[in-house]
Amino acid sequence: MIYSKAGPLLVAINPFKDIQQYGIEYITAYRQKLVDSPHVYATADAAYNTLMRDEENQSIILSGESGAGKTEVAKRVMQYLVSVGGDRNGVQSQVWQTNCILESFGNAKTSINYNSSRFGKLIKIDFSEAGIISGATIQTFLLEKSRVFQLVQGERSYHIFYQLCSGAPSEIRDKLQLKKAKNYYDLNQSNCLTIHETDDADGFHKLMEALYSLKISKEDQEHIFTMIAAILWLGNISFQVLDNENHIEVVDDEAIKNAASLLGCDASDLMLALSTHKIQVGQNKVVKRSALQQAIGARDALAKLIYSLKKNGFEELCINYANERLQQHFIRHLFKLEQKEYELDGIDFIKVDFVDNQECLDLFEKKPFGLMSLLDEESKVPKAINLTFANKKLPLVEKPVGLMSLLDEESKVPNATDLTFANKLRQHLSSNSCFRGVKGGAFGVLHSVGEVLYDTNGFLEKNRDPLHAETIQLLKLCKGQLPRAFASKLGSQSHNQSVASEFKGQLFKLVQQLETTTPHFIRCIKPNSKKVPGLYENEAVLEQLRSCGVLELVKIARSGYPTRLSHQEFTRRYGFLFPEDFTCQDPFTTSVAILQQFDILPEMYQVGYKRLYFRAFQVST
Ligand SMILES: Nc1ncnc2c1ncn2[C@@H]1O[C@H](COP(=O)(O)OP(=O)(O)OP(=O)(O)O)[C@@H](O)[C@H]1O
Repeated sequence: MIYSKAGPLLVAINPFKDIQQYGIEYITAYRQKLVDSPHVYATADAAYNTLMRDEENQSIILSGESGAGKTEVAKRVMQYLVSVGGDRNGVQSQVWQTNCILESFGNAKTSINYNSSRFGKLIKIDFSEAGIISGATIQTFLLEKSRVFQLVQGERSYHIFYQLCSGAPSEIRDKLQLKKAKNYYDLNQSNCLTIHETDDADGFHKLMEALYSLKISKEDQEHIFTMIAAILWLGNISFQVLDNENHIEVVDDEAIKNAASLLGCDASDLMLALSTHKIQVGQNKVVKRSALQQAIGARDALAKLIYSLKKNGFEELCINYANERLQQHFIRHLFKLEQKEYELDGIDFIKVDFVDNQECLDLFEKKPFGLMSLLDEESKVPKAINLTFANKKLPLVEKPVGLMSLLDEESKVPNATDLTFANKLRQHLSSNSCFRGVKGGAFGVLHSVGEVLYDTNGFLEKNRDPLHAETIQLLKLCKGQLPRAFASKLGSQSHNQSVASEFKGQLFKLVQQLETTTPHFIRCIKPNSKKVPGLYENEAVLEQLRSCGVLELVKIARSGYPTRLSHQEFTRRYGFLFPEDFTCQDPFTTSVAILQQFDILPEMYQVGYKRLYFRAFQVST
């Protein structure tokens, strides 16, 4: 029995095996209310019924650690809705196929989950008035881009790279100059090329089927695979250091040739874009040879750009911040609004203390000195210019190589470093109890799920996510259709916004959308870290239950009144049980009068100004 309820929340334990509790028989049983034990189908049914009855948007929010079973549960929700709602337009199959594509491009093997989604997903399903599925939209956000070129030992990059290398037919292999996965640095660096019991070639065939069934043309498919191959070759490009200032030139080998030909540009142009950068000196732009780290940065930025199409960065912090935001949504609905409603409606209740993550959220969002604002501020600060020379103040405006032009140049090199950023955090955030101080270049945050240490190394740069003008220029000139599309998309985007504020904007939009819905929450729990059935690690499970407030929810559910109906609603539903000559205009008096006809113990309900409140299982809703 993997499902249980904590008040309105469904708790789902990952069984790590097929539990044979799904399929049409179970769906029918839950639809016809022949069973009432907790199940993902029961949650989906409640959402569907409320949608149809109240004509209000519904949301089902799945949360839990990586590998806890969110993706699997989401599939079951979809299965139920399709089966109950009917699906005349083949939406389900399209969503399945889209999921297959998203998994190829957005899932990877991590040390925790062999098929971990490295992005957030919002699936919107539209229903007609008759309750039939009429369409669906899948929105994705915050892909972990750095996985394309940087891997932890034992983990893999996105499935698509391995699938393409092992499954592509010879005609595509030749066209893309493809080799086996082991030949690419992006893939072989972590000593993990295969996944136990997973056939990448088969994955590629399934991907092709999905692409065809969604009517992605053969040409478009080829364009996409060409970019994937280009990224692999980009990762193999190496640099030779020329002098003791670490200046480099690109090694002229098959990697640069193949990457350039796949992108559709001259190898010499790609070499130039990767090995030099332009700086502004006065009115002029001067080309400078890049140092090794700059060149590696430019190469990896290009790979990231091609793979993700969108900007993002310093993924851990952003993902954890997003989880805190969603946790606040959960707390607001299940604790704060719940108890507030009792208060406003004049109901006696025992207040349940709960762990609020508002303090942690403030650490991120508070203005002007929250983590996100400080990060933004530091990412913008230009280099402070030393205006004194030999103890004399220099005039601020003079020519030709005057201070202003130097200032101009220097301003492009921000002075704020990851270390000054860490110090700013210490200075402004120490009074927040969720801030756990700065140690060296790292700082600690007490999240809902425990303390996390963040290394500030590279933070500011990732937040700025600079796009080298040369890279965009290079893409513009490429013959390939996709590189040019990327360039024009990037050219039309505003580059003023930092990654942090863009992400915060996305997150607020998501929560705003969720606020217009009636929420249903499912918490997925991982019973053990070994991914095996039948093993229950008590401490780890308890920790997951604690961190999301499940225990407090049980208390609220026990002491609270989960069923509530407005006086009008109650009168409308149960008024027919009353003698016909009963005429009373006032819904409050009417509903109380009706209620008194029933045999309900007084401690089982309370009468509020606006609503009637019942303990669990007293009336049917
Ligand atoms: N209800 C279930 N029945 C059987 N196996 C399951 C179930 N839920 C999860 N699993 C197993 O656990 C694995 C991990 O689950 P899943 O990918 O859904 O986790 P997740 O929470 O979406 O992880 P991530 O956040 O890393 O994407 C699945 O591949 C599957 O093997």
